[in-house]
Amino acid sequence: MSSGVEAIKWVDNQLELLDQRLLPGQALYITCKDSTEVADAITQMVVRGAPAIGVSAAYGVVLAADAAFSEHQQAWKANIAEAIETLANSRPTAVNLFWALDRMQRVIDTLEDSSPPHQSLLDEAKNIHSEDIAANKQMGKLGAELMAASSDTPFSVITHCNTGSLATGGFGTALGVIRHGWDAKIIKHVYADETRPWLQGSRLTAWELQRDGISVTLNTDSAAAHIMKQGDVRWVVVGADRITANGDAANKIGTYSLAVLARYHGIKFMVVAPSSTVDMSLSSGDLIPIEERTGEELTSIKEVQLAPENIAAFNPVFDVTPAELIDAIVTEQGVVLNPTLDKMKALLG
Ligand SMILES: CSC[C@H]1O[C@H](OP(=O)(O)O)[C@H](O)[C@@H]1O
Repeated sequence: MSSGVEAIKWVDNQLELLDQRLLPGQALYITCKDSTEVADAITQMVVRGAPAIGVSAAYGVVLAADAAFSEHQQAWKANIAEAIETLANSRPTAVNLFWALDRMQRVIDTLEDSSPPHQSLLDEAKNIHSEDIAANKQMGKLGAELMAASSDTPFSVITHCNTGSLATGGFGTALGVIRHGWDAKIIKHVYADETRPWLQGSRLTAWELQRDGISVTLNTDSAAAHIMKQGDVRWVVVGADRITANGDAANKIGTYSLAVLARYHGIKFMVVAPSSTVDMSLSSGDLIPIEERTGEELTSIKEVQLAPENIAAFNPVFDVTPAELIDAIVTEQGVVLNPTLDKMKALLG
């Protein structure tokens, strides 16, 4: 079974990121030499996907600590705060970013100004990275088992955005379930929403699945209802950027409408996300900050104007699916069926 591509690499004490803005046409890495470059890469979506953002930010803290220690040997801890804040401000919705920064801060808090921080922080960043890959493989197994239990015959699924090795430390969340389900011959075909406006589906998911030899068809986001009506889709399987204590889930714009359509067509809806995507401090999805990006992402593609000049454009890039429309939340710690606050607390505390 393929693990996908390596979107994030720590090489010679620098962070190499596969520039996802250029895929599928070019697979080129950029090198981040300092934490500001990592923050910019997250904001510009060189690297994107909730877990991948967290992993990248963790390595960004290593770069920040190296710089702070070399400039302020006996006072590096006080001088790293600004760099961490810059990383925290890179994108607002994926809670994995803040979860990773908090984990790195907790290691910083155990260190002395007099001791070089590099190895302790690099070890933690690498732990965050490897734990994410392990979590994805566990979720892939759990999600595929749940799908297998729902049908005696193979079926098709719909997925949205990109939740593969490009969006994570490796292997993927929803695409991890698809990789397991394909391997187990439970999933016979994948419909990949193109996912306007940034086209994570057509540019990234279709690319990952085609490379894996997994049967995939690219479709417009607006074709999803028509596809569901044909009857061979049994599950919609997606990722998440933040899941609140009651089981509401923020994910790429268009996920909420997929959930409504799935419920209407009697199709199951699965959200796959590691526990680092769960934010138990928020009581409901209404409290999740929804990132709005420039309207130019709608009005043009690669400098080709698609809409009238100066047209007003509204570009929220996430929406929130209420828990009542979710049949299963799959995490590495287990599965929550028909999520509620009590069920989320029982599994994730
Ligand atoms: C494995 S979570 C990936 C998650 O992140 C994507 O958003 P973006 O591409 O803007 O970072 C999308 O919501 C995916 O479901």
